Amino acid sequence: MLSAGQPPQPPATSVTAASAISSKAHLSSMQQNGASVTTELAPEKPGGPIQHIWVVTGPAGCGKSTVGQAIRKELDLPFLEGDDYHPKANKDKMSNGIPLTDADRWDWLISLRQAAIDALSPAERNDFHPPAGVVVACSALKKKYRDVMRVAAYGSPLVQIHFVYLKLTEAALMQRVTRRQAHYMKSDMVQSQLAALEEPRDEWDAITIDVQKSVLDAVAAKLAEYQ
Ligand SMILES: Nc1ncnc2c1ncn2[C@@H]1O[C@H](COP(=O)(O)OP(=O)(O)OP(=O)(O)O)[C@@H](O)[C@H]1O
Ligand SMILES: O=C(O)[C@H](O)[C@@H](O)[C@H](O)[C@H](O)CO
Repeated sequence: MLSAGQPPQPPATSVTAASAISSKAHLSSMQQNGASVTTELAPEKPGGPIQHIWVVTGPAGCGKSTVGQAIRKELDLPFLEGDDYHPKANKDKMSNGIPLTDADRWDWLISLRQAAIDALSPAERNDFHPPAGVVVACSALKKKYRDVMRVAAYGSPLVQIHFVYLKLTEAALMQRVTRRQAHYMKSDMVQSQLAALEEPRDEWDAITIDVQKSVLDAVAAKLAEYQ
């Protein structure tokens, strides 16, 4: 587990796809420069169990909702669809092929962050026990957007936030967004998404998932880097 409070860790480990996320063996056994990446929940710390905020990020079409739902199912956690927190004005802009600006995104990110914090509270669905965490599908294209989401873990040593960035080529994104039906985000928006994208670099709480490759290919390629 990339746990909060550690010194900055080396660049993210690149594993792959929903099956990697859903097969705990891959993530729990991945080692990189001494930093282990695992979906196993960190051992309980004084004061209670750790709660994890899993933010699945990336440009339109990369698979945030699909992979986010896979993690939700695997870890039996509540799931928040970031698209649901965009105001109508944002959806209207994107539907008309107009990219969002920073100003369009601040209130959206803050409302999504608050919803994630609220989801960690005890609720009837859990017999009033706090859930082990929450999964959030949120593009969080820029580092400063991820910094807005990181505030959710400030002040609480028992809350850890993790970013799962789904890396995909422009061609693959275009193909997916084009094929997708009944969604306000059309393929003419993919380029602006990539133009705004700041891939996580030196962000120790971020994992990069190369969803283009198969699990074994990507894991083999990553391990080959350390031969
Ligand atoms: N691993 C995959 N292989 C092939 N197609 C996929 C994969 N993951 C998702 N898709 C398809 O790609 C399209 C986009 O997926 P999804 O809606 O999960 O992406 P998203 O990042 O949430 O998009 P947006 O940000 O625009 O809502 C969907 O039609 C989905 O079925
Ligand atoms: O920040 C943004 O530009 C938006 O959040 C997009 O990245 C989303 O993909 C869009 O909401 C469609 O899902």
